[in-house]
Amino acid sequence: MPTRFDVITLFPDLFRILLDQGVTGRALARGLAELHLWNPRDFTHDVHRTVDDRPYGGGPGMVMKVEPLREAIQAARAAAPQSRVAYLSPQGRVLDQAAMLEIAACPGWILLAGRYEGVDERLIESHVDEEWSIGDYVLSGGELPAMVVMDAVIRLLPGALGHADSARQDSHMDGLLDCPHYTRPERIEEGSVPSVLIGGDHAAIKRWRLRQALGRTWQRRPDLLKRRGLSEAERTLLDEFILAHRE
Ligand SMILES: NC(=O)c1ccc(NCc2ccccc2N2CCOCC2)nc1
Repeated sequence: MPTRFDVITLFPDLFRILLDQGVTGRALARGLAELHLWNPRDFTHDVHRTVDDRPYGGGPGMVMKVEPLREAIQAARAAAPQSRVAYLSPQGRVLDQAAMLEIAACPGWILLAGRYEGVDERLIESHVDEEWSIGDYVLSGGELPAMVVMDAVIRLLPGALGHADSARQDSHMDGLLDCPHYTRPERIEEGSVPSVLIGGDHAAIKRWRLRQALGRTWQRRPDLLKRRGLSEAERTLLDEFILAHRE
């Protein structure tokens, strides 16, 4: 059952990025996921195809009107009855990898990408199920956040990535930062590859990678480590890392 994304956007062409190449392009081409685009301008009924208007109470910029968005959402819901509606905005719940896993578990999402100063609050109150943010910063529109969510989610779909394991080993999977990566040549002016990775001791390599992931998380994102907690074995590996990096 593919995961279906219906995006409501004034700039559907921006989404070619997802369709044209990479993991998302292949997943969409293979039907692991579906992308449907709805332009609120196609749901206007005036000669000027008006989708925005001045804000009540004055102030700069424009606000997206309810009616075109309501009709676009209703059309998307008719085409995707199992989907929930999510609005990308700086006021939303900030998403992390755990949130992406939750989102990936649902059959489909109708993503509302706002422009201008945002959307008339009555649309949000009446037609939006969830409000999401990709981080505490302001962008010109909700399209990039929508693409960020779709990219993160599509990678989690079974079969989307070549080697099933690579999704699980993604950084921020099981709550740790990623270990370092190396490729050929083994020796270059920038340095040499850690010898454990050259040998064939796969148990030692697995331990080294986990030790690095734990150590880097401890060094760079202690907040993630605190939230995650450690097993006895992981505690030992982290102590080894700290001992080796003490000076
Ligand atoms: N962090 C995020 O997920 C994120 C999402 C969207 C977004 N912008 C579109 C937008 C959407 C809703 C409300 C306001 C706005 N903005 C419109 C332009 O003006 C600023 C406010 N920015 C950041």
